[in-house]
Amino acid sequence: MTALIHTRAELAAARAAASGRVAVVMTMGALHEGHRQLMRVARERGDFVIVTVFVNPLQFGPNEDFDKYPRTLAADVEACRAEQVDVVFAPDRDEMYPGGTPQVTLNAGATGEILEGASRPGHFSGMLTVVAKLLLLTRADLAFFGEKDFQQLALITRMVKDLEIGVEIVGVPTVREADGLALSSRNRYLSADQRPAALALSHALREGAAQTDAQSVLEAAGKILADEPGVQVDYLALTDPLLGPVPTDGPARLLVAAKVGSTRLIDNVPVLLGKAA
Ligand SMILES: Nc1ncnc2c1ncn2[C@@H]1O[C@H](COP(=O)(O)OP(=O)(O)OP(=O)(O)O)[C@@H](O)[C@H]1O
Ligand SMILES: CC(C)(CO)[C@@H](O)C(=O)[O-]
Ligand code: BAL
Repeated sequence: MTALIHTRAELAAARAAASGRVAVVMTMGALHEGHRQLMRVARERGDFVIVTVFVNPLQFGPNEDFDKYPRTLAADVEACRAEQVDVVFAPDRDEMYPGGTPQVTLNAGATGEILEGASRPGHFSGMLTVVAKLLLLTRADLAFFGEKDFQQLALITRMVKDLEIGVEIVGVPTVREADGLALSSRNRYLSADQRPAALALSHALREGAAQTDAQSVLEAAGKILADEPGVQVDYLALTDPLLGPVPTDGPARLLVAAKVGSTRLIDNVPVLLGKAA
């Protein structure tokens, strides 16, 4: 039985009645197979699974898609039911932020200023603030996040370490369409004729990851993106697995963000460099 609840009082009651390890999957709704994979892993690892659905205004910039972000709660609850989720917590803005925009928020630090943070000022502060609130409200033992949002996962992992929040953060590999496109709620903004251009992101990452030195990785990926006129690249970056400077040898991460029409998409893959490859 999946219960749909909207208030923190209902959440507190559900949490008090839960036994065993509590697992949470945080989402902004418009659920797809990527979210469902997080729920499956949560179901395997946890005894009581909570999915949160909340489009967090704090993490959207003034010219971003907060108003048009897809809201599909009835279908989301059905997806959660199919994955045997125990509770769907879907608060409204006042329930999440009683008293309006919070005065005290979290600072994501230097890693929050680069890549996504450079293009979306304030995004990671808003994201960490709501994730911290949801961790406190759910008192989860385990929390599951997708590698698709790699910088987000890195920052949440760091927040939990730095603030000594007692929760295990579990990263889940990116779920893709058969043709390679990373699943994303924002894919539904793409028109049929924009979709082939969107495929250039995963194609570029695949070609880049097949190389073993940093320069070749960036050149191979960059060429595919440059050859696709429907894509405006925001960044293409090679980093170490914690988003620090790229190593010459060993594990690295290749990340891309680009606009296809007015839709902004992100993706990333692991890369193995140098002698380790
Ligand atoms: N393709 C995917 N594979 C694995 N996890 C995913 C995938 N897409 C999203 N997630 C994860 O689901 C969680 C909720 O993400 P969110 O609701 O923002 O979905 P989204 O598809 O990333 O949306 P958006 O298109 O707005 O970026 C996050 O932890 C995110 O990393
Ligand atoms: C983690 C999250 C639910 C916080 O609003 C959001 O950033 C997302 O959907 O990835
Ligand atoms: N999917 C990460 C949350 C965001 O884009 O706002």
